[in-house]
Amino acid sequence: LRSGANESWKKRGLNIPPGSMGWPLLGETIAFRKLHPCTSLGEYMEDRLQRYGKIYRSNLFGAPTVVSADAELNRFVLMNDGKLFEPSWPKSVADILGKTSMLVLTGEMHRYMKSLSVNFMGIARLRNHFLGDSERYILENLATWKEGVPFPAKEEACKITFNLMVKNILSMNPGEPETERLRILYMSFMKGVIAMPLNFPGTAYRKAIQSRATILKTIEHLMEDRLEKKKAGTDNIGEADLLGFILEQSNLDAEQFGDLLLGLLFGGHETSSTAITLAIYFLEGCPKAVQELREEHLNLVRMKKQRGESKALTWEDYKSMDFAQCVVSETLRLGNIIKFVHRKANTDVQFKGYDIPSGWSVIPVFAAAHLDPTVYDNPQKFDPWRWQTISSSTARIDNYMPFGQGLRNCAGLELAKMEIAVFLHHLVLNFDWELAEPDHPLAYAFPEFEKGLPIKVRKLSILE
Ligand code: HEM
Repeated sequence: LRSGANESWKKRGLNIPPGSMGWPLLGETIAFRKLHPCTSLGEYMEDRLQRYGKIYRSNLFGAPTVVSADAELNRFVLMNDGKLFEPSWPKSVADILGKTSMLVLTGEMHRYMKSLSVNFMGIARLRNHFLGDSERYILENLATWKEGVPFPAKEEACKITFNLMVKNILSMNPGEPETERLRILYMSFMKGVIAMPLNFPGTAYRKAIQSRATILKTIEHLMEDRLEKKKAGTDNIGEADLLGFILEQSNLDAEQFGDLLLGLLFGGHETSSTAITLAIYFLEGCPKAVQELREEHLNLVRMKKQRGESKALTWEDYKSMDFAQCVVSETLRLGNIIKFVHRKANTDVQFKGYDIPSGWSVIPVFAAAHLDPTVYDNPQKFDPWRWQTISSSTARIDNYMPFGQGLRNCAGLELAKMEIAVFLHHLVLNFDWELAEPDHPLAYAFPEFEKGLPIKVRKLSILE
């Protein structure tokens, strides 16, 4: 506990937001982490908001903390990243992601890693690589769905997004033993990111630390292998994957590249597969939206045929999917994939009459604005149509932050939106679906379905 920071504010007469610091050491961390549907803020936060207002103090993850459910403060924090604030992830998360992971890096090195990732996922590469690859992996996956046999949708979504990322990062192909080995290691790594940070033999956290080391070794080998091929003039991949791109464009060492790769796999695989699963779940409860999506996408296919184009989706096709984009926006609003982020004040900060002392943690809770009834009518309702009218209003600009904002905003947001839209296109054209058993998304580190969202599908033949 940063207890110096905790107590000295009283002596300094600062106006700290109201709240309670909970138990010594533990503070209110257990209450804060208590499971609740990801489409709500949960009992703990609703109670605090009612008692103290949108900005309150607490003691979370071992540090005195200002929790913000106030969209203006959230925006202020993110827009002052690198100036008044810096990332402050719990040590256990930082240890597992690596010290050169983008989530924990600051300053010049962060900017450098960010620009590499953003360039790697720029529009040109989305058009020329990611779009075609996503469509291929989505179609290959949908072809394995068996009519009437329940299966967990999350697992299938994960396969799609994992395959897409390892292909584009390391030119590894789905189904090959090396890829499968990496996938299993990665899954163990992922469990540790979410688990309690207990570093004893046999714990998920310890296993994740071990998987991280093995993954880094694998990457080191792949790097050496590629360097040798380049020297011998036998490398025919070039800059088509991230590995080639990094070797050409930067001088990252194996550990830095490893952390970057893990960050992109982590950022780019778990989040977008969760988004796809949430879309399947929300749409299942909203047949009218499925019908409208189906009309939009059937129309798109017919128009392509009329124009004599091939079946493969183009960037222009993707950009014309207006209603699918409303579904994506609404899924991200209501699903709250990243409910909050961790920051720390670098210096004493004043906001709306409150003081945030230097060294205190700040937790901007994005979900609070997404579920605020003064911003979104009937916020608990999945209503993609709301995005047809509010796209340019303040709701979008000030209160909608599924991808964060500012210096540290999501490097893969365009890729994520595209993947989900392309998935929706093929889903509604090929299947009707229903839940095989009741299941709901709960707010763990990410939203998780207890049963992985078991669904049953019926194959459609509207394309024939
Ligand atoms: C629906 C899917 C996604 C959501 C909701 C999401 C959300 C976010 C959020 C909220 C942040 C900001 C974290 C912070 O402020 O500390 C972030 C950062 C990041 N995301 Fe995503 N993300 C998604 C998909 C992706 C994909 C597909 C990739 C890459 C392939 C990716 C890569 C990253 C990276 C590298 C960062 C760190 C950026 C930085 O530190 O400057 N994300 N993401």
